[in-house]
Amino acid sequence: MVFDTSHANLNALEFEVFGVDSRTGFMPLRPPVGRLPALWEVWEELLDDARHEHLQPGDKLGLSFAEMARSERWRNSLRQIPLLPIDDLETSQELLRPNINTASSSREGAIRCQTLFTDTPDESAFYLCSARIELHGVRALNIMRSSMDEIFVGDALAVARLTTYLISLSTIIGELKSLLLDVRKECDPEIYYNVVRPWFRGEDSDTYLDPGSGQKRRWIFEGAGDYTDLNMLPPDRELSGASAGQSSLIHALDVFLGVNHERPNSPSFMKRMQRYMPRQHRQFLNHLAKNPRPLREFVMSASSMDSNDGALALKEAYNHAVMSLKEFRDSHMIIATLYIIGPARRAAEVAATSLVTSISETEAQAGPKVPNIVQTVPEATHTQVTDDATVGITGTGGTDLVQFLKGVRNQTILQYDRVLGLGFSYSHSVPGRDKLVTRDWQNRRTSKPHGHVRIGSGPALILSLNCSFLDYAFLSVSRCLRILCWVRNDNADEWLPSSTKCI
Ligand code: HEM
Repeated sequence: MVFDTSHANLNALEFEVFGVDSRTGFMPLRPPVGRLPALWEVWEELLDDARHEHLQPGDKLGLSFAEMARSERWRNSLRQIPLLPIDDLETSQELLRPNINTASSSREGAIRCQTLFTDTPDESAFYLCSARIELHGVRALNIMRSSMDEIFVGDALAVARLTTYLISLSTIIGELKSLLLDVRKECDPEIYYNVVRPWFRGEDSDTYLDPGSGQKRRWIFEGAGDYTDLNMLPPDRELSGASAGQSSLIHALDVFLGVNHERPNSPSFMKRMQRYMPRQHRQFLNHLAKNPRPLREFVMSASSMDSNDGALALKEAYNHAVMSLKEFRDSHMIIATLYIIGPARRAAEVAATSLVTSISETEAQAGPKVPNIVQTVPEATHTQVTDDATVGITGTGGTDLVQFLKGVRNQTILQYDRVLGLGFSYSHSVPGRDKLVTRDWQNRRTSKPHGHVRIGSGPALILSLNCSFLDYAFLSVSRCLRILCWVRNDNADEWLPSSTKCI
C-alpha cells in the first residue's frame, strides 16, 4: 500500500529545531546554571536566606510565632530589593510562559536536584521521578521520529516496521509506568502531602482558611497586579502551580497516538499546561499535532483498506500502545490516591479529632454554657487539608483531581475502542437487524446487546440506532458510505465483522 506523498512534510521530524535532544529529549542537554549571573546575585542571596532560615508555608499546622516572624522578616527583605532589569527578556519574549515554577526545568542515573524547598530526600525523589521518566522517554521520542518516516513511505514494509515500533513503544510506556510507581520507594506520602506539596501550590490550587481571620486565603503574588480571580488573569499572567501535567513527554505520547483531550468550549487542562512548557516544546507539540498524516488515521485506513495479517498486526500493536498509556494513567491514579487523597483524608480526620478534643477541653474548663465556642475553636484548628477533604481535592495545577484524572484516562481508552471496531466492515445490505454489542464508558465489555442497528441496502444508511451516546458503538460512514461496525460473537468471545456474523 503506497500513500499519496504530496503533502508529507513530516517524513523526518527535525526534533533539534524544537529543542528536543536525541539523548536527553525534553530535558536540557547541559545541567542548569548553578547560580544566576552577578546582576541577579541579590535573588540568589534571598534564596540562600530562605533555605538557611528553613521557612515554612503560612498554613502549616502548628506554625510557631518564631516561624511566622522569620517568614515576615524574609518577606520584608524581599520587598526592599531593587527592581532588577529584565528588558532583554521583555523585548525578545524569550520564555513566553507564565512566571512561576514549573515542572520543566545527563544521563538517567546521574541526576540530582540543585535546590529544594524542604531539603528532604522525599522532595528530591519526587522531582527525580519526573526527570527519570522524561529521560527514559527519549526512547519513545526516537520511536515517534522513526514511525513518522515509515508513515511517510507507507508501503507494506513500512507497515511491518511501524508494527515493531509500536510494540516497542508499548514496552517503553510500561517502563515509564514502573518508574512512576518507583516514586514510592523514596518519597513518603505523608511528607510529600504535608511538607513538600504546599510549596508548589499556584494561584488556582487549594485554597485554605486563614486561622486568624477565618477567611479563605490564596497565594498572593505581590506586584503581580490586582487580579484576585484566576479567570480575570490574561493568559500570560495566569499563575498555576507546578504539575507534572506539564510533562512534554506525556503530551507528545497523546498527540502521537491521537488521544485528544480538547473540549469544544474552553481550553482543556492539558492545553493550559502547555503554556508552562518551554516555548520550543510547545511548538514541537503543535507541529506534531499538525502532521497531515497522523498515526491513528494511518492505522485506521490501513486496516479498513486491507484485512491482511500485516494490517491486523499493525492495528493490534497500535491498540496495545494506547492500552499501555491507559495503564500508565491507571497507575498515575494509584499514585495520586496514595500521595494526595489518602493523606488529605487522614489530615482531615486528625483535624476533626483535635477539633472535638479542643471543644470538650474548653467545655470542661468553662462549664456547660460556652458562648461563641464554635467560632473560636475552628479558627484555631482548621487547616488547608480539612478544606481539601470536605470541599473536593484540588491538584496543584488547579483541577478537581479525581474527576480530572479519570477523565483523561477514559479519553485515552476511547481511542483504543474506536480502532478496535475498525477491522470489521461491510459495504452493503445486511439482512434484518444486527445486534450491536459495545463496550461501555468504563471499558467493561458488555455481554448483553446494548442496541440495534438496522442497515438499508444500496448506499448503506443507518435507519435506526438504538444505543446511548456513551456506549459509543463505533459507527462511521466513510466517504463511499460504507458502514463500519462490529458485532460480538458471544459464544466464541470475539468480535466479528457484521457481514460474517448476523445474530
Ligand atoms: C507523587 C507523584 C505524583 C502525584 C501525587 C501526581 C498528581 C497529579 C495530580 C493531582 C494531577 C492532576 C492535575 C493537577 O491539578 O495538577 C496530575 C496530573 C498529571 N500528572 Fe501527575 N502526579 C505525580 C507524578 C507524575 C509523574 C512522575 C508524571 C510523569 C512525568 C505525571 C504526569 C502527569 C500528567 C501527564 C498529568 C495530566 C493528566 C494526565 O495526562 O493523565 N505525574 N498529577
